[in-house]
Formats: sequence, C-alpha cells, structure tokens
Amino acid sequence: MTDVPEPTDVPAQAVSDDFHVFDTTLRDGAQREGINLTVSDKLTIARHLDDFGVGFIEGGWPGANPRDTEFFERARTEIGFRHAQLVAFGATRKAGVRVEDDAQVAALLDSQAPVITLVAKSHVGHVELALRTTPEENLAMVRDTVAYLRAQGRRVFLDCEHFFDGYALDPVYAKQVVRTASEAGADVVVLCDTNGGMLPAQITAVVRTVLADTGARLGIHAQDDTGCAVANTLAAVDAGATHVQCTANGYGERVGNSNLFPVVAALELKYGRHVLPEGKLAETTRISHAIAEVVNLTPSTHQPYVGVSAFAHKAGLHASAIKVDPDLYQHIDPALVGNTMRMLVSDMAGRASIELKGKELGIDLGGDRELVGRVVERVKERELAGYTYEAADASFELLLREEVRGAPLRYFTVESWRAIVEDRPDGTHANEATVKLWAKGERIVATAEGNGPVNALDRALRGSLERIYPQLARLELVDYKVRILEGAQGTGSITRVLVSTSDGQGEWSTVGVAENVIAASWQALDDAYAYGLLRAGVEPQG
Ligand SMILES: CC(=O)SCCNC(=O)CCNC(=O)[C@H](O)C(C)(C)COP(=O)(O)OP(=O)(O)OC[C@H]1O[C@@H](n2cnc3c(N)ncnc32)[C@H](O)[C@@H]1OP(=O)(O)O
Ligand SMILES: CC(=O)C(=O)O
Repeated sequence: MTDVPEPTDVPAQAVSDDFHVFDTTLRDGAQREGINLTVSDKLTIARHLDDFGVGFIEGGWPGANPRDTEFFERARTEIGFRHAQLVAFGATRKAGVRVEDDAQVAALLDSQAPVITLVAKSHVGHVELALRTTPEENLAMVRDTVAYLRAQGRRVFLDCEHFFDGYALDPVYAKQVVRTASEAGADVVVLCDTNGGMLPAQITAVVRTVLADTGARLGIHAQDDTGCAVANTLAAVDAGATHVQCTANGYGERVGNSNLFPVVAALELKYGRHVLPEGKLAETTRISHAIAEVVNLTPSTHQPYVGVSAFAHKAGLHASAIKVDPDLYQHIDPALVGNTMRMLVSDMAGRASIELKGKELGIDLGGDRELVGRVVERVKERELAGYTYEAADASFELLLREEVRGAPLRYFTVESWRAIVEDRPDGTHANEATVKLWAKGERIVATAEGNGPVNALDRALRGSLERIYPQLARLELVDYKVRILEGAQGTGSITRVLVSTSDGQGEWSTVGVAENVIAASWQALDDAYAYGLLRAGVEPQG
C-alpha cells in the first residue's frame, strides 16, 4: 500500500483559466505497458498532482472498467482538490445511437466530474474504417455529445484523435470537426498527434493555420513516438495553443506521452509563463519521484530537470569551469526545480572535480594541489583496474579521507577469510565462511553459514565485529550487483562488485574489483562496513 501524501502548506489557489496544464497520467499514463494502478494508487497520484498545482486531472474512463468508475466515486469524496479540477474521459456517442441513450455517455455524467474530455475522430479514414460511419454522422456525434454534456452543466474539452495525420489527408474535414465542437460548446479543442509521428515544425504550422481558420481555443496532446512530444507540445504553444496535455514522467501508450515536468519547467523558466501556484516549481523533482514510486517504476536517472543525473557533472573541464560559476555548465539553477548539482568522480575527473566533490562531502582539501593531484592519480589508476567511483560514492570518500589523513582509515585488520561452497548429492549447497581479524587489539575468529558464499561472508564479518562495534547491527545490505569487465576472458575475467548498504537513515555504495567474485565482494563489504562506522561517528583504529 502506498503512502497518501498530506498537502504541503501552500494555501489553495485558483489556477488561472488563461492557460491549462492538463494532466492525463491516470488515463493515458495508465495505458503504458507495465503500469497497473489500483484505485488507491490513482487517488495517491491525484493528490500529488493536485499538490503540484496542475489545473486539470484526467482520472480515467468511467464506465470502461470498474476501477475507473470507483476512482471517480472516491475522488469526489476523498480528495479535497486545492488546485485541480477532475476530468472524466470518454468517447462521443456511438454512430446511430441517440446521445441520451448512449450508456457510455451516461457513465460520464454519472462520474459527476465537472469537466469531460471527449475523444472524437477527425481523420476521415478513421471515421470510415474504425467507426464504420459517414463523415456527416461523425460530425453529428461530436455536435450532439458536446451540446448534450454542456446542457447538463459540464465543461467539455474535445480531443481530436489523429488530428495531424487527418489534417494532412483532408484539412477541410479536420477543421470542420474543430469548428463543430467549438460551436457546440467545447471550451477547448485538443489537436492530438495520436500516432506521435509529427515533428515540431509541422505542429507549429498546422496549429497556427487551424487557429487562424477556426478561431477555436486549441490544445495539444502529443505522443512521443518520434521522441519529440515535449518539443511538439511547446511548438504548439508557440503557435497559440493554450492547453497542454501531459503525463507525469512521460508515461503513456507505446513509448509515452509529453512529459509534464519538462513542459511545466520550460513554461515557467523559459517562457516566463506562471502555470503553477507560487512555490510549487521547486517541488518538481519530489513530485516526479513520488509518482514513479506509486507506479512502481524506477525514476529515470537521465530525465531532464528531475533525474538524479540532470545536474551531475563528470568531465574535468566542466568541473573546472563550474568551480568558478555553476552557470557555465548548467542551463538553470537545479534548486529551481528541487534538484541538486552533483560532482561525479571517475577517470574523467581533474583537480577541480576532486575539489568540488570534497566540498560536497564537507572535506577541506585546503587548496593542497599536491594532495588533490595524488587523489586524481589514484582514482585514474584504480578506474583503469576496473573500479568505478561515480557509482561507489562511499568507496571514493574513504579513499579521499585516507589521502587527507595520510594513513589508512580502518576499523579492523583482516588476517584472513575463506568461503566454502559444498555441493551435495541432492543438488543443494551449503555455504560457510570463516573470518579472522583484529579489532581494538583483539583477535576474533567467526564462522557463519549463509544462503550463498557472499551472504555467509557478510554474516561472518558482521558476527565477528558486532560485539565491538554495536553500530553495525543497524546496517543492511540492500543491493548487490556483479559485472564482468573482460568478457573475452570467460571465467578468468575481472569482476566488479557494487554493494549498497543502508543504516535506515541513508544509503551508500561501495566497490570491489578482483578476478574472484568472492574477493571482489569482500572488498566491497569491507568498505561498506568501514563507511557505516565512519557515518556513525566511530573513531578509526588505523
Ligand atoms: C487515443 C486514445 O488513447 S483514446 C483512449 C483509449 N483508451 C481505451 O481504449 C481504454 C479503455 N477502453 C475500454 O475499456 C474499451 O475499449 C471500451 C469500454 C471503451 C469499449 O469497449 P467495447 O465496447 O468492447 O468496444 P471496443 O473496444 O472493441 O471498440 C471500441 C468501439 O468504440 C467505437 N469508437 C471508437 N472511437 C469512438 C469515438 N470517438 N466515438 C464513438 N465511438 C468510438 C469503435 O468504433 C468501436 O465501436 P463498435 O463496438 O461498434 O465496434
Ligand atoms: C486522445 C489521445 O490519447 C490521443 O489521441 O493520443
């Protein structure tokens, strides 16, 4: 079950009607392969989106499935919307059916959503092939349904499916659909690039012409099949669209939809158009990650504005300029969208990268060029041997602190360790490890079993140290990754192991490299424990 967020303490603010940020994560976003939302997930996401300050939240298609129907029932009573209006999605009436008799249109009204988005055909080919009706009947379906819902007191937006492809084939008919909807009372007619095949210049040209020829208020719904959904959305805004349909993190049918976060950030920061309530832009990263958590997808590290790598700098030359002024290699201040700048340490680092990383870690390098140069050299040598410090922040910090101290930073000295895997006739395995080490002047020998040799080693190491360092009881190994670095050498390859460890308050990563996977794992565990003790404020022995 997912946590339900409390609204943050920004007072409720009416969102201006001049420009609409319309979110369809709960409808089009839910059409992404791999997303399967419960009603409670949908309510949680709706609260996040409302908290963020979008103007409209399309909650789903009432009547299409019991989940969406229940969502509207519960959203009405369980969410006190502070910024957004709830929108129900559905199709125009069926061909040859009176709108009053159309069960699907009735379900839209039953949802009690104040706003309804209707999907309609605007491509003659689709009218004939998919709807199996005439262009005239399709116009009547649009007219009747919009007018009927308006007469029932609902605000109506009309999504023109396949608009741009339809316009290329028959612009007169495509525009007729726009006019019909607008004249029947649709507040916004949304031009949809349903197949996502358009490029920005095409969008700008068509939106500009349709706006001039129809005078209707236009919106844009762009799928991302050319990787241009965000650019296409902004191109439509350039041409006069005042309603953008997007989804959180770009979730959506096939490869996805226009991503809400870069669209909103661009509108606020590049266009100077205030589309969010005061103070909310700085919540962009938090909201993006919170929604990824609810849909159970790892947030994309490279997503513009909100990814953890969006302001991560690896190249030494970049770092040397950033040291003078971060704006030299960043298009915005990351804090504006709630993100942070990070320095990555790797074999592409130079002195400036190390100095900035030291600063980030709160380690005073005192402008010592020789020390910093030594760290750069050590990092480059170790990376050549297979270590990776950009993915193992804690191993790098240990290395840096050791150079600053001029001595190893250790809490125990290992005499030896061994791990045994016993293959049994019944196909099962027994894993046992023994660790012999010295800590605080005491020689300790500990043996443990585990569900694998690394687990046995981890348990033996922990077992040997916990009495002396009770702080280790809080540590938990949360991730373990192995990568073979020299594939051509088969089982003789070099192995890199990355371990992530948590103490319940934070998480850190350490690295080990060896020909033997167990030896690489041991190094990563050794660093993980040393770093855990350092974090706990324990004085090193060595
Ligand atoms: C571009 C988009 O992403 S639009 C959103 C699409 N989302 C979804 O389809 C998800 C939810 N859909 C569903 O659960 C189902 O498809 C339902 C409940 C809507 C309809 O299910 P069914 O009644 O079994 O019909 P089915 O899905 O096979 O076909 C869709 C029907 O709607 C008709 N239709 C399609 N678009 C429209 C439209 N704009 N206006 C009116 N009717 C339409 C089709 O012609 C077809 O009619 P038919 O049943 O007479 O052949
Ligand atoms: C309406 C919609 O989702 C589309 O045309 O892509």
